[in-house]
Amino acid sequence: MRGGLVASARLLPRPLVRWFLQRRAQQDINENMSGGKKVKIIFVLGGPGSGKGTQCSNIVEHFGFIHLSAGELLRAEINSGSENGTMIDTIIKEGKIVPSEITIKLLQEAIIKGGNDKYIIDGFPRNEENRVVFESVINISPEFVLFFDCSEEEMERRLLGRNQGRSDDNIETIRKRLKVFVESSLPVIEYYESKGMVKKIDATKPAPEVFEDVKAIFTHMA
Ligand SMILES: Nc1ncnc2c1ncn2[C@@H]1O[C@H](COP(=O)(O)OP(=O)(O)O)[C@@H](O)[C@H]1O
Ligand SMILES: Nc1ccn([C@@H]2O[C@H](COP(=O)(O)OP(=O)(O)O)[C@@H](O)[C@H]2O)c(=O)n1
Ligand SMILES: [Mg+2]
Repeated sequence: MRGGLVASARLLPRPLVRWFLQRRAQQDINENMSGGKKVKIIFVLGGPGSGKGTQCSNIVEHFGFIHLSAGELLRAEINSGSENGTMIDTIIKEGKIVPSEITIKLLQEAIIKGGNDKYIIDGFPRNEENRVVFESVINISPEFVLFFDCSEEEMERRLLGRNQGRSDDNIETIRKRLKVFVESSLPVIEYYESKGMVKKIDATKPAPEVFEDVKAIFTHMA
């Protein structure tokens, strides 16, 4: 059914397709919300190994958000044996960024399934395309952007010691990911900074100290 819609959408003008997708995404998200509350989103950004996943677990535990990691959703998609799996796997091993429509569809489905009104979205948007397509399809502005600022040496050291069996935690891919972060992800953070939406945290400190700073931000928000 959805495949048929996508096929016929190719014949329509792009702005019309965008408008249609946006309306459907919003309807889907709103219809699945408990109590009809407006969905709040916080983007959690930072280089690979800066501690996004670690701090998101703390935020879930203390502040009742649902944590969506774009990278984890993509890895689950590979493991589900989906038709895009091989392509996603290759891109991740190269440290590159997966086309936005794939990642955004996974995020949209997870938001709908989550049925909550508060989400922390970790590792997204990772480039301008991610940001622009999310804005146009999902059309929810983040409350703010949490940015974990960490030195490259420290990120590299942490990733080499992560030991989660990830295909991209090897020195060759790590170097590529760090380069992609500087070239493609930092400009997104700068964009949000220019709008006064970034809350920057010194992420080189030990994890409990980083969480103290995170806590201060979320406590003020509540
Ligand atoms: N503040 C910290 N100091 C030292 N090690 C950390 C810190 N935060 C996370 N780690 C460790 O570094 C690795 C990467 O952390 P993770 O949360 O997965 O980062 P990211 O999601 O940003 O890649 C993990 O092994 C984690 O246990
Ligand atoms: N928005 C995103 C997020 C992740 N990814 C891919 O998934 C990989 C792992 O992302 P991740 O967020 O789990 O990695 P960490 O920063 O947590 O180490 C990235 O290097 C990209 O290849 C993507 O393509 N687009
Ligand atoms: Mg992570």
